[in-house]
Amino acid sequence: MVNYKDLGLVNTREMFKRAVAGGYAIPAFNFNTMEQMQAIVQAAVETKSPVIMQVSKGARNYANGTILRNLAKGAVEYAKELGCEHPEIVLHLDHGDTFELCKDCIDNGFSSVMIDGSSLPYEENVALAKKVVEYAHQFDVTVEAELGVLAGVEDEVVAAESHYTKPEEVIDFATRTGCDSLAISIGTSHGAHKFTPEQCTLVNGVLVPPPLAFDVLAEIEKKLPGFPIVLHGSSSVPMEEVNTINKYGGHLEAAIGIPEDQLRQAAKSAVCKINIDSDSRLAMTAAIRKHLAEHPGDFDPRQYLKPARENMKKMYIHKIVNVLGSDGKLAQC
Ligand SMILES: O=C(CO)COP(=O)(O)O
Ligand SMILES: O=C[C@H](O)COP(=O)(O)O
Ligand SMILES: [Zn+2]
Ligand SMILES: [Zn+2]
Repeated sequence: MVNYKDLGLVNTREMFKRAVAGGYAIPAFNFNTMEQMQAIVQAAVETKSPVIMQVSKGARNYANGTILRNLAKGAVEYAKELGCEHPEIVLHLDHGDTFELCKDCIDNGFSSVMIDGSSLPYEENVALAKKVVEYAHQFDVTVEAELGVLAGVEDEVVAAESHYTKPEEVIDFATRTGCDSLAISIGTSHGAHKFTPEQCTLVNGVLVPPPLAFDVLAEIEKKLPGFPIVLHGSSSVPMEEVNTINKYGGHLEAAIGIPEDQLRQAAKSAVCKINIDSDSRLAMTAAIRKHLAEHPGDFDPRQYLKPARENMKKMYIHKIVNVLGSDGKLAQC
């Protein structure tokens, strides 16, 4: 049993309270590699931002849970080494799908877990989330649960309205499960292809997707005032990264994300955690493709992972400062 407090990590409770009250959102960046971890920590320290480092089941399979936990422990020490005396770093399980997986993470140093029962029938989702909460809270680990189905990974239908979170369910769900935060579905989806071009409108040569369902978000906030809300699938899929990838041998067609002004608007509401993974993948891939195309003789991974790390760091800082507004929001510097 490894408790997260012994690793210098924190749970999400206090940072969410401050984020909801302050009208900003905490970045939740997925990581699978050391370079992503380093870039996340450098960005968080330079901007004095709290940060959630999240690990999916796929990340655990790729990198090994023990290694990722030790990277998170290293992240705290690294942040201090970079001059941040009181870093606020959460190690979070992203999309946990079973009680056993959540328990394993809680028992092995995670400070926060997500139990994603959103594809289950309502009562089964409640029962599973409640079971995880009861276990997690014994160790002061916070729990994110989900209501409503995201398009894409969780559903074949792209951004279908019928899968939006039902505001009439949220009070019952939050009360009976005891969850600490709630992931909702209001039109975001995972990956780099969130909308088809047919769903978008062409404005000044740019494809603009339909807006998020802010009316649904407002109804949810009315039912659960001040309750921490989470947005998954919030990469904006920057055109410049997509263009770089395509220029240097990649082939990404119709890659469309969530416009950043919509995320800015969401961050001002009770949305206090915004999940970003695909933008990091795009930043990394674009930098590696460019470097290798321009330096065909290079074969030392450090030569192309260094610009990849720098490009991810630039993107993380941009999100923190220009989109989520969590810069300067550490309780103590
Ligand atoms: O929601 C996410 C992780 O849980 C990531 O979403 P993106 O694919 O939009 O980056
Ligand atoms: O929810 C999706 C996240 O981007 C994690 O993706 P992954 O399961 O491929 O690691
Ligand atoms: Zn889900
Ligand atoms: Zn997600």
